[in-house]
Amino acid sequence: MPLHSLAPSETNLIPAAVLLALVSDYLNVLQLSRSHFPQINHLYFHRFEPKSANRPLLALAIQPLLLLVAFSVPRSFVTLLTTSTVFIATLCASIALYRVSPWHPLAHIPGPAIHKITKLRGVWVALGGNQHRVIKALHDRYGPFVRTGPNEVSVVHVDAIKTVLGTGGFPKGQYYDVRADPTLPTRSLLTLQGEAHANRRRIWNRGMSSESLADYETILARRIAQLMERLEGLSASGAGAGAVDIAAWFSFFSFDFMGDMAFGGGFEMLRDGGDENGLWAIIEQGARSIHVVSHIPWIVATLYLIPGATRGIQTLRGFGAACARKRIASGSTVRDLWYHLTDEAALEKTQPTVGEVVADGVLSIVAGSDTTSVALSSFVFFLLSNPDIYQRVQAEVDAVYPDGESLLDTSKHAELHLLTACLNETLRLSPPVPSNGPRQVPRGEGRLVAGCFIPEHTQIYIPPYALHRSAAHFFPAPDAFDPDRWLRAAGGAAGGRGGPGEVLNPAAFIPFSYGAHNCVGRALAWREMLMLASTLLRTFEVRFADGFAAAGAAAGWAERLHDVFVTSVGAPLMVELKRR
Ligand code: HEM
Repeated sequence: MPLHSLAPSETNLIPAAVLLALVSDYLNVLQLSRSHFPQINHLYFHRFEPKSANRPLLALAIQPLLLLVAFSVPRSFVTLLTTSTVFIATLCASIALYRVSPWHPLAHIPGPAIHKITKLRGVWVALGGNQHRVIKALHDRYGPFVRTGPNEVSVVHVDAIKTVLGTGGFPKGQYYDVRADPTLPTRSLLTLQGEAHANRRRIWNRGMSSESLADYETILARRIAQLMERLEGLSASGAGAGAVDIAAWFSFFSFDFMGDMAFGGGFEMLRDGGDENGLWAIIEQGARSIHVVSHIPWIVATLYLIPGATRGIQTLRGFGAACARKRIASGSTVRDLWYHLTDEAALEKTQPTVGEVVADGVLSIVAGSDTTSVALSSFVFFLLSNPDIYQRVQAEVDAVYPDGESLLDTSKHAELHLLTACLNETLRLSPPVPSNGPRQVPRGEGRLVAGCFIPEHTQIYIPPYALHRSAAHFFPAPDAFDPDRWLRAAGGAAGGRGGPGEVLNPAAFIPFSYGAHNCVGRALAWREMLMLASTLLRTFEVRFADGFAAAGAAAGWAERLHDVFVTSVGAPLMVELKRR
């Protein structure tokens, strides 16, 4: 009956009728839930874990309707909505109860209930850029093994490093699959496994050999000289106002340098004093979105169906392809990283494809730029926060490079003991890849890790930030910047111990990771950091900018370092420079 044909007194009955209908629908639906369909779904998806959410979402959408038909419940919008709600609520409850139950294979590992129940908590933490700090706090509370997700464990134990990351350890899993473009047949070195990884790594190793590093020194020296020139222009002794965001300038330097290495130049951030190509924004947006979705890899295929949802990732890949096309058109004039990645010397049986070189070229920018620049920024931050150490390290650089002329002579790097210790201490307290990616225990291969059984299919993290600050491996004062601990350990008793009770366990120091997938650019990074840091200290007096230190921003700067897989600097690091 149409509503307008009811008498006014009759309309009062409508709410009651709706309520009655709802109650009776609810009772009908409750009967449906006794069909155990939600639990069957749980069992099915538990056994045959889907790689994409597309099919399960479709199945979840259709099943309530099928149930209504199967149980001959009158079909209406209300019955469908109620059935769907009860269905999904029962399914979620079933999953949640199982995950916190003693029957879950990870029940023996402690952790907060919310982390055990859902990975969405991890997504929330990743969105805030605080994964490294949250994981460390969890380890402080629960010990060396923490369940950080329904099927995820974080381990802060030195014995786990070899088992998980070393030879015969666990492979990279679904977390890394997100970092490969599903629309392309090629992958970058970072996401390759087994033989394919070993083959590509051989090419990269050639590009990072001592001979190749010597070839790159001219490019490196030119960019460092350009940075010093630009900083001088901005310094109090130059024409500038005095205060400089040194973190931004390190970033311009590292992008320009890696751009030279991988694509024969073209970024020119140092020249422009900014990011004219919007490269930062592209990398930042791409890196953030990849970082967040890699916690819920099953959502990726669905995101690719939503227009605009993967724009960050796609822009980053498009940018890499454009750089590569430019580079192919201009050809090689120097033996840079591109020269090796394309195997121009034709040393390989099979030449890498253009797609592979593009993927690795983009990887070199992402892996080699922010990592080094954030390490240098943290180094300056720690040094300026510890003036006595600054004085000592400056004296060391002055002694090693007395004339200030031979600053780019890398053969003297071995004499920079305190500077090396300061950089080690920086990488310990502020590792540029603070959580690293997890490895995945293969099906049927559950194993003991540092004495604790880790079942098949678990994602297992060994987070450098938490490991490096663990008192079991770095003691005393694991959170304090104390570069001398490295010097004491080097000169101390065997076993890496300095003074009595002091612990420095080099095996627990993994800023460049460990094993076959460790950082291939490690030697290059060290060369960059030592060359740039010594040139900076020899050329300028550096101190926190007045306003910056007074406003307390200096103290909070380290808190604004965000974990986006590689650290992202969230606030300017304002310093004043004076030519010495
Ligand atoms: C202080 C600077 C750096 C740090 C702390 C660092 C750290 C790391 C870490 C922790 C990994 C392992 C990531 C994983 O397991 O998922 C890695 C891998 C990698 N890094 Fe670095 N990195 C630095 C500089 C560089 C530079 C300058 C390059 C030059 C291109 C580079 C290229 C790479 C590549 C290509 C990989 C992948 C290696 C593989 O999967 O076989 N890194 N890096």
